[in-house]
Amino acid sequence: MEQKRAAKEKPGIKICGITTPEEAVYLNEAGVSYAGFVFFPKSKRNVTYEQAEKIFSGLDPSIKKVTVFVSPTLAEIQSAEEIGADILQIHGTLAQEIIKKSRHPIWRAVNIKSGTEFLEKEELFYDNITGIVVDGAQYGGGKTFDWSANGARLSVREQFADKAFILAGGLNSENVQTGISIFAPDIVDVSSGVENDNGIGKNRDKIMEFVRKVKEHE
Ligand SMILES: O=C(O)c1ccccc1NCC(=O)[C@H](O)[C@H](O)COP(=O)(O)O
Repeated sequence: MEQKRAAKEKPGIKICGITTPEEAVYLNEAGVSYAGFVFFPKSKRNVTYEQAEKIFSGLDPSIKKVTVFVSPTLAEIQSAEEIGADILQIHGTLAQEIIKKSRHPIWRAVNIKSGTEFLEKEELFYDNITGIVVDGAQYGGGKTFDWSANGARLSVREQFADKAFILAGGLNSENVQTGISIFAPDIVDVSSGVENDNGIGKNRDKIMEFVRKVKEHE
C-alpha cells in the first residue's frame, strides 16, 4: 500500500484546507505529499467543486488530492471523483453505498472525543478503506486529542496493519516531532497549525517550518 511507510522513512505530509491557487504553489515548493480540500459549507475552509478543480490544476502532479467530507452522499463523492480527487477523506457517517460504489481509496476519519471511538469502527476493516485519520474532537479544530490517554490505545493500530495511519488534530511545528515519536504515523496532517495568525489562509513560512520539522525528526 503506497501510503504505508517503512520504519526508517519520514512520514508523508498532508496540508489540509487549501482554498487558493497561491496556497497550491506553497505546497509545490514545500514538497508535501497530500493536499486536503474541505467540502463542508460550515467550514471557513470550504471550497466549491469549481474552485477545487482550478486549484488542482496548479498542484504538482506528485501531490495527491484528498477531498474531505462530513457524512457525504454518494452524489457528492462522485462529484469529487469527477473533478480529479485521488483520495476521499470521510468524517461523520460513512454510508455503505459509498464503500460499495466508490472507485477511490477512502481515508476514514475518527474524531476522538472520549478516547473510545477509535475501537468502535467495524467499517475500518473494508479493503477500500486504505487509511485511518485519527483526529481531534472538532473538524479542523486545531486541538490535539489526549495523546497521553490514547498513546497505548492507538498502538492497537497494528490490527489495521494494511492501512495508513494518519495523525491529525492540532499539529504544528512545535509539537509535530513529539507526535511522530509517540505514534510513528505514516502521514501527519495539519491545517490550523500552518494558517496565518488571523486564521484565514495558509502561511508559507509556517508550512516550510512544519515540513522542516517533519523531515528533521530522528
Ligand atoms: O478543516 C476543516 O474545516 C474540516 C471541516 C470538516 C471536516 C474536516 C475538516 N478538517 C479535516 C482534516 O483534514 C484534519 O482534521 C485537519 O487537517 C486537522 O485539523 P487541525 O486540527 O486544524 O490541524
